[in-house]
Amino acid sequence: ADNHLHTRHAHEYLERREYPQVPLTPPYRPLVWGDLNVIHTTDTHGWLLGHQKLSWAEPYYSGDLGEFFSFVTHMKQVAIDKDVDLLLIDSGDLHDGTGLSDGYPLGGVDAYESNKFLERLPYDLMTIGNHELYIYADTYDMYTNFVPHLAGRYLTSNVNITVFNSDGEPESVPVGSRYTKFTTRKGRRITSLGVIFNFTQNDVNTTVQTVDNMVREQWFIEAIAEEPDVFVLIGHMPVSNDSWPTVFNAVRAVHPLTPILILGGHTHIRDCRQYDGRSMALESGRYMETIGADLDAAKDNQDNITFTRRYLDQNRVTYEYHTQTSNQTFDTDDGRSISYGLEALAACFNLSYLYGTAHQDYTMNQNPYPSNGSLLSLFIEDAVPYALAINNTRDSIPNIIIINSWAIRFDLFKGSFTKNDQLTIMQYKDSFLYIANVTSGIANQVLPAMNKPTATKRKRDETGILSREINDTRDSDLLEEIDHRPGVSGREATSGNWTFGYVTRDSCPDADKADDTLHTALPYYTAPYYIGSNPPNVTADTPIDVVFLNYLGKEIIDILNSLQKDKNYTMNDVSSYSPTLTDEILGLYALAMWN
Ligand SMILES: Nc1ccn([C@@H]2O[C@H](COP(=O)(O)O)[C@@H](O)[C@H]2O)c(=O)n1
Repeated sequence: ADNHLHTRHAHEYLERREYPQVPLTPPYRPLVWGDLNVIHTTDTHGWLLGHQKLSWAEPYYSGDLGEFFSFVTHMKQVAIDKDVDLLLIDSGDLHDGTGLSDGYPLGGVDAYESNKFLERLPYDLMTIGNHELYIYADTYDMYTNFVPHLAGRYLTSNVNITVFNSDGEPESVPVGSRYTKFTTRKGRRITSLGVIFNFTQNDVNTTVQTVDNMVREQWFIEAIAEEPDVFVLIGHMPVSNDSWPTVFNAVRAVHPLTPILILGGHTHIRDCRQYDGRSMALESGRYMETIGADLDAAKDNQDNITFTRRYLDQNRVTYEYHTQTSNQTFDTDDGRSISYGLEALAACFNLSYLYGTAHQDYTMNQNPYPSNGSLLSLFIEDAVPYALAINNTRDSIPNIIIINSWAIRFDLFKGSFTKNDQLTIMQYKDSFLYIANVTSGIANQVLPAMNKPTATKRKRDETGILSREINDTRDSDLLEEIDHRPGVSGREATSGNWTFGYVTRDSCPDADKADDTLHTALPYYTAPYYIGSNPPNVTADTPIDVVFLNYLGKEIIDILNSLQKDKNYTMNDVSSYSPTLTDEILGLYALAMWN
């Protein structure tokens, strides 16, 4: 099937892509190589064809997995020439994110096809993310089809799946390996673990053990007992404000001086921490935007170790700069084959199917919420009410609709709005439920109550969103100032010798020199975790429908019961509101409004 899908269209498309359609600023200095070097990806979420839109700063992330493959191939050769080690590591969340992972036909499994391309990358270590665990079929597919390709290096230290064993009995087994020990090309002995944060929303027949309990397990104690040259701890867990210190301290208690490298993920940010002078923890963003490079010069003594890290924008200009190649010499045959294969998959899934044309950008965080440029406003105030009203017998009953804003995953850009865009922004197949006959006076209090810090803290801590907000708002004053500079109005206005993109200030040495390419920061506004449609204009005693995502069921019930005592709500009061799922909403809206 792959071969006949290698269409002319794919070749033409890729030739166009090979020369970025807009000039991109290159990195401003070479990488600093050490003795042990790591190229790190995390939270790629199916973005294997990279970012294809032209609104800034998207072109900076326009590389695809084939180009990344070619980059890694060249970098491995550079490592051999320099006679040093280079590892390729991923920290999880391959599922849920674009049409390549989520645009599969009925009866398919999320990321089953797109993962076949990731299998072709020479990853040394990979671990599991929470998005591999929301749906049992996805975890089972990983266990059966993906994990074997990593030959013992897909690490799931605290995650199990229940499968039927050879006797036909259900048995809970690690999805991958609990840990691995291996020796690098240069003879460096490495011990690795793969840990996920204390995730609780995993599907039945998958198990996540808390990090606290994991470090007390006998296998863990035995795995870390022998001293390697370096511990490489990978995990789907933010390097700030989460459980890495639990793992780090457990290892440090046994090995006070052994170098420890940590490669984390989950909160979608560029971040770095040093827990002590002989360790470094790196997190490399999201969505194939950032390639992390962690390079250390480990010396066998008691001094602090010199680490450097760099956040690379994921594009050809970056790749050619660091591998000293050109458009003519950069691509490898295997890299091109991956790019063609991904294009063919996009064609097979009909991802360029056009729903309509958007006349402006709608963003998650670059415009305030609520506002005309806010995607959250567009979605919850216009698109959801429109789509849920279609063929709905309850349409005439006033309602308030509540969703978690993190169900919306990415910005919507001016221009063609395709099947791929729909799935990129909203790929979950969540359904809408409702509770009838809640008086408007009570219903209107639900959203503010959910957004109260005490109510949301648990949820935010669990998902890491709290730490993401802290990090991402660091530069908000600067960003607002930039946005109001004379002659600058939004993302299309960039020109001259500066460009929008990531401006990172992390917590490691040389905090302001970690980005590989110099940028001007994009505006950033925080949004509430829960958002709602405009309340109906009715009296406080009018019974209305409270409509919400199935993902929020239990929380809505708890809040309703805390707001009133006349009725004790249970899940028996909840019914299906519409057959329309979240991943269909924007397509229905665009068809009606943007043609
Ligand atoms: N069915 C689902 C699953 C998840 N969500 C939202 O996604 C967030 C997790 O995504 P990360 O990339 O941060 O791991 C989670 O907090 C939910 O907000 C959803 O809406 N529906």
